[in-house]
Amino acid sequence: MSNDMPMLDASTMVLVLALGNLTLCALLTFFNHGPVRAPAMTFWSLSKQIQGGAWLLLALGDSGVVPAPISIPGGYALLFAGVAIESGASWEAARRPAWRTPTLILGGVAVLVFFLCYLIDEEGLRSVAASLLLGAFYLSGSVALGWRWRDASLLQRFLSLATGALALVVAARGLSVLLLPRGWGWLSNDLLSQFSSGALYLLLLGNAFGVLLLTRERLQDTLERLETIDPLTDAPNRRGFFQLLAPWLALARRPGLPTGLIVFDLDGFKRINDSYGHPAGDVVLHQMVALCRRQLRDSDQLGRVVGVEFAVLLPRTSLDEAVMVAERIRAAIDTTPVKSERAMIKLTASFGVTTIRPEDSTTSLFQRADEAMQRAKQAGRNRVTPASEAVADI
Ligand SMILES: Nc1nc2c(ncn2[C@@H]2O[C@H](COP(=O)(O)OP(=O)(O)OP(=O)(O)O)[C@@H](O)[C@H]2O)c(=O)[nH]1
Repeated sequence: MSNDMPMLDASTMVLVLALGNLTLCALLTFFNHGPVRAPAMTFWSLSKQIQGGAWLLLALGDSGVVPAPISIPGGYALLFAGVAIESGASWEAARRPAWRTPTLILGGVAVLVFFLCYLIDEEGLRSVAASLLLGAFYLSGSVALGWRWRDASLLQRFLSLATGALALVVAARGLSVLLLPRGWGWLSNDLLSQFSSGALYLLLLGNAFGVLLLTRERLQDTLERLETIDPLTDAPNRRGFFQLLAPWLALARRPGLPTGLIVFDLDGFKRINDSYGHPAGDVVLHQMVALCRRQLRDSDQLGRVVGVEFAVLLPRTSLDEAVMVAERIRAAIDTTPVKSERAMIKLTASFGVTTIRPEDSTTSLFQRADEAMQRAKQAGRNRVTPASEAVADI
């Protein structure tokens, strides 16, 4: 390996890669055992452990501690396995876990191809195969990082492009040895070989910081989402719903079409939890929200206000129309039992309906709708009551 890179000390480079990967894998192992765990992280940590071991074996081979016939095939086999697992972890992080298995199979194929090249030509062909295979796996990781380009953050896009460019530098070395054995002008193969080592080092650094920062970025997104979205039903929570409501409260002070508000509470939900268990109750809530959404227009907003109480915001809707919508939701809940693991569960809900008035605050608006809803409960449940009006017969 040392005669591959005469201008830069190759042994030092291999040692740096070994130490870098081992330090990183130690950090990842401790990070992974902390309270915050990200999917794909375990896989990624394993890949770094294997790569650390691979570079260590190559470094020991370089310094003569381990004989070359063991260190080179062993080191590279581990390296391909590690990089293939890393690429698989990137596909998992890109929410394409199905692509992980083919990546791992390709890792096995890469090891076989490398062994074949090593048996044919211990130096030249082996270097070509190593560069091309490593470049291909890093390129696959780069594609995974940029997979949802439109939704990707700036950091993710940068990482994808940087990984892709560095992967091409690693692969270019193999291509150049194969196609231009004497180099291309001033770009000798020795120089390209050093660029390739530098690229591998930058890939190590870029991946290390990149993955940790990406994990942090994703956790931050999740936390921000949890502030306004209820994870069980995927509907806006109280805070999220009040945020959606704010502009309509402001608009109600100007003349124009009214905005309707429905508040409803599931009847006797405690009994459902007690009879079928809390997890079944969760399933019911999830499916009930999906059922209600099917009764609404795209411009309507359904939110989970608290516990099993929900609200629907109906832009440009009069009280009579809002009562009709509430009645539609009530009938849908009443006539559609929800399927849980153990049983078909029948549900009903009680509704209070109102429209936003110019003087309303969130508190006064919800107080009025809640009072109407309580009247529906007191009148026997499973019914719709408009605010300040008698109980609507059903
Ligand atoms: N499974 C499940 N249950 C919940 C969740 N949130 C609230 N609940 C339960 O829903 C029940 C709501 O009870 P209440 O609204 O007080 O009363 P109820 O039994 O629904 O009866 P009425 O409202 O008087 O018709 C409580 O037992 C809560 O524990 C949840 O996210 N999942």
